[in-house]
Amino acid sequence: MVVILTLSATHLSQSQAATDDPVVTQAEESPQNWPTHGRTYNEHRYSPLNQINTETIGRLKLAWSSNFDTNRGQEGTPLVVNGILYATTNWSKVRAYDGASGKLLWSYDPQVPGPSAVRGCCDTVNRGAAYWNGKIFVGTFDNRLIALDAKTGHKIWEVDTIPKDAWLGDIRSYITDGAPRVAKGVVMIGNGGAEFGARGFVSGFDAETGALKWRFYTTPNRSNQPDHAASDAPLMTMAYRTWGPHGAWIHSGGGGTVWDSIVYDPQTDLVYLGVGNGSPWNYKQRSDGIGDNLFLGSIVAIRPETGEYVWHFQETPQDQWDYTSTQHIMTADLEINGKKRHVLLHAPKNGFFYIIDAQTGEFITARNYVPVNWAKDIDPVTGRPNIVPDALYSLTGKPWAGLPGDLGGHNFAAMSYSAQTGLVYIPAQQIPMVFTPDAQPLKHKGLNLGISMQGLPDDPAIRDGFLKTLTGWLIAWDPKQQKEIFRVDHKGPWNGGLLSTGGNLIFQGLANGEFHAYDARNGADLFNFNAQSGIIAPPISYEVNGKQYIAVETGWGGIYPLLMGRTALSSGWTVNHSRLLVFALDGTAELPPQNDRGMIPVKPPEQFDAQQAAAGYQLYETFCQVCHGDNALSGGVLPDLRWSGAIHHMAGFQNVVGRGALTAYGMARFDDILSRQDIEKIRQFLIKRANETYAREVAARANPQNIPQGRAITE
Ligand SMILES: O=C(O)c1cc(C(=O)O)c2c(n1)C(=O)C(=O)c1cc(C(=O)O)[nH]c1-2
Ligand SMILES: [Ca+2]
Repeated sequence: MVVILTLSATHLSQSQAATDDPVVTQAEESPQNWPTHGRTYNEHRYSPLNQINTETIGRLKLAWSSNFDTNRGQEGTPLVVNGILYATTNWSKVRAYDGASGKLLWSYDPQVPGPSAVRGCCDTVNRGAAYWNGKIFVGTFDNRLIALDAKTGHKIWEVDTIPKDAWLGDIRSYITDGAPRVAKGVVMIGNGGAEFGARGFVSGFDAETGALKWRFYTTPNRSNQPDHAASDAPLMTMAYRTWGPHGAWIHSGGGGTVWDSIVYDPQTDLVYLGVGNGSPWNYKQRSDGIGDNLFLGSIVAIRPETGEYVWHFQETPQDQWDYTSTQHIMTADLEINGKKRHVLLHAPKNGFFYIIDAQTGEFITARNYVPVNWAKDIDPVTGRPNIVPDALYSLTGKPWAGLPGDLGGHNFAAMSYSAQTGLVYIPAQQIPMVFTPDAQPLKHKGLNLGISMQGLPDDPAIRDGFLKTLTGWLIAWDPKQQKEIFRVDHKGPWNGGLLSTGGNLIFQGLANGEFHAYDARNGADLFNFNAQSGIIAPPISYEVNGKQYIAVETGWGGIYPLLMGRTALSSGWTVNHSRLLVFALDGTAELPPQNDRGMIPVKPPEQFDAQQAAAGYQLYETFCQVCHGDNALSGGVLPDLRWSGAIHHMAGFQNVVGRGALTAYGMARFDDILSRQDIEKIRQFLIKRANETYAREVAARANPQNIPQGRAITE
């Protein structure tokens, strides 16, 4: 009898622990922790801690730092639970530190295979882990969801999140880089891949066992059959008829990947999914120019325990601009027009700031937070954009210069909301994009966008003109008035995410490697630290033994420098140094001496075949540009191929590009899609570009620092 009683008591506490973890669900009451992606379920990224404040900020110094072993883009939000800091890094690795001393307690490497790098658009980044009931959950770039013991880093369970037998289109180019979220004992994770060909979905797994609980697809099944998933009813009765039944989506899967924001709201008991763009981008090609294509560019609300559909709101119908709605979603209680409302706050890529009723999905208001030219405005009643006809480039067949561009008015960099100031802080940007329709047949590897991937010509006038349009701002936005209150002008776009604190401060790392604190009330610049590498990650704050800390990952990367190359360095020269930096009042640590030389120009072979090089340019822009930069100018993260030893010898280049000699480092092998002749054309193009630019690069470095300066940075 006694035994049975003990057993059932244990059982009871286990099952309670599984569906509730006060560390997460009552995070409001523990300001010392940062236990979920946005600190609290409302995703405000606000820390009430106020030891570091507008008065004491002058004493803020580096307390400790730790080098990562992956010098690529770092986008992670560290978690902190009871003094232990859990950071995720590029290649989906996890590290646990003593939050006060910086001592590394354990590290975990999921051994993501190098070749998976090429299945995603945007660097092998990772945005963070989730914590629940003594476990750390991480999604890996090769789509596993792994539960680790938070104390030891030992693996408890692992699942493949991609179902083998489901209809996912023919290309199935999945990657996972978003942070999982946990609610009511269910771990939720989505994926990316819509630029290549993927059907978006989110899965919910039992946090204790890893057993699949539900799956929700965001685009219809091509034959309108049930997937035997939570999404069956809304897809079959509502979404399918918003797609052209014969468009290219029936091969690509349609897109709609949920690669970043997944938010649980305890007040409504709903989970909000931020759904991504169409695949291919070209709407005419994707859907025969028919329909709104649900649930692309939408927020979809579902139930955490079952995945059951509750409501959706589509922000970008007929998407053809990569206008994802995956961006950071927050919940908040605001008084709007004299009425208290529980709402979602959202600044998706499309440039409008939306306020939506959290319970019903009812549209409340939207106003552009950056310059916008694709839509005249948003209909105040329906919330539907009044799209400018020329913006529908896939229908007109004519190139169109879009604002925002494909990288959005705001991308993955997290926002922050301070209830103290009532302001939402948006890491906003302007990176225009010319969309030129080109409906090539879908490939099974490489970008499948249905638009031309031609980049900028190497013409100083055109490059300078484009550079002038590149901007970045920290925008302080009053959601009640839907109005900008102040802004901080940055040197360029692609800056880090935001943190606001009870000390009336906002913290942000910048593309040029500076880490700043600003006054949350007026934007006054109160702190500037040279972090030695561009920052794209969001800071957090926590407390151990009565001391407040600010932590941020450094490491320049993400899609912008990979794709745009040197143009992306418009904020200043930066080299990737991937680290965790932790600050406190009166800290005494220092960074090692700065090394900013990056990839040094190497004299290229002198001869090349001009005709082959010209053909090689097109191939390069289709297959290589997305990582090594437009027109063979690297953006400071992955190797600059002009200076690579591999271009000196035909056989060596074939080994790397064709046969995969460097797959362990994330360089794909292309012999399944490129012939030996094609690969040689790319080599000829690289030799040509190296010859065209060698002298000017050497001249640009003729200074004591030995780094390009001024205008030479972006050449
Ligand atoms: O459509 C997709 O599946 C998808 C995935 C991802 C991703 O998972 O990183 C990005 C995007 N799209 C995207 O459009 C985008 O601008 C982007 C930027 C980044 C990044 O980490 O730098 N990822 C992504
Ligand atoms: Ca995308």
